[in-house]
Amino acid sequence: MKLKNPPVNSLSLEMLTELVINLEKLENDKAVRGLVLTSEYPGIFSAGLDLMEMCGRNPAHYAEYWKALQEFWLKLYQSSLVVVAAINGASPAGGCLMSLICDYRILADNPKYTIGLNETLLGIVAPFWFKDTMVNTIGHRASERALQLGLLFPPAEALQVGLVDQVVPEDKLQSTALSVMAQWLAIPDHARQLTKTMMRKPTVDHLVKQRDADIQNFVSFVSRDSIQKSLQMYLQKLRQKKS
Ligand SMILES: CC/C=C\C/C=C\CCCC/C=C/C(=O)SCCNC(=O)CCNC(=O)[C@H](O)C(C)(C)COP(=O)(O)OP(=O)(O)OC[C@H]1O[C@@H](n2cnc3c(N)ncnc32)[C@H](O)[C@@H]1OP(=O)(O)O
Repeated sequence: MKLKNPPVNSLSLEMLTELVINLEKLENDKAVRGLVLTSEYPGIFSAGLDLMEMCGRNPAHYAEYWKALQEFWLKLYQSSLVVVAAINGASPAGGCLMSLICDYRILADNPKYTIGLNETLLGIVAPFWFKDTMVNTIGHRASERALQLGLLFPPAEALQVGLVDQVVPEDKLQSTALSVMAQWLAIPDHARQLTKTMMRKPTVDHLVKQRDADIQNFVSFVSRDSIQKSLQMYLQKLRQKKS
């Protein structure tokens, strides 16, 4: 599946909705057992959540957006398919989250392709289920440091901390993803799927129990004037980068 939402594959409401629909279609297709997730645009895997969905909108929109993000996370994190992320570009914040909920992550070796949950750099806080997903991958201490500092890891460091499973030359990314997929598909589906469910259930249950409260938290947090100002300033900085 190639992510295709120009210019930076930000996770807009429309993109999240389409991703969920496409995942459902693939899961209902008995001929499909695995999925390689990559970007149509080498250089950018995903810029994460769409900042335009979080700026200058009304509370009902924020709630709808957050619910769609939760839905996407729940769908992909619990997917019965083998999901391999072939990360062919920068993967900050929500882009990193999307990689973390796959089963295996391969990052192309390019110093510009950084990955991490950098929310604190924007003056915002990674929600508990982003944090849980990271802790499940790299452990508590490494997550605490990465989250507080909003670290974006270049490939060698991402590998060292365990944020990705493999770093390969850019021209070997797709072939590596296919051979990893073959290895995972050699395991009987039912045993692998039940193991995945068992490993991920506590984290899923945590969000499911708190879903409505989490939406309310997001809406009230993102509606604050101070947060709106921070996000606007960040967007402006991104735009000014060009000039
Ligand atoms: C107690 C707590 C309770 C509740 C929690 C509440 C809220 C907080 C939770 C929120 C969690 C947030 C998660 C996120 O994912 S936020 C998004 C974070 N993303 C980033 O920081 C990435 C920003 N982008 C970049 O760094 C670069 O764009 C990137 C991806 C490296 C690509 O660089 P480049 O190729 O040079 O492209 P440009 O920077 O020039 O960008 C092109 C164009 O795209 C616009 N854009 C970039 N990123 C985003 C984005 N995430 N959303 C929307 N738009 C984006 C950028 O502004 C440019 O636009 P232009 O109009 O100038 O063309």
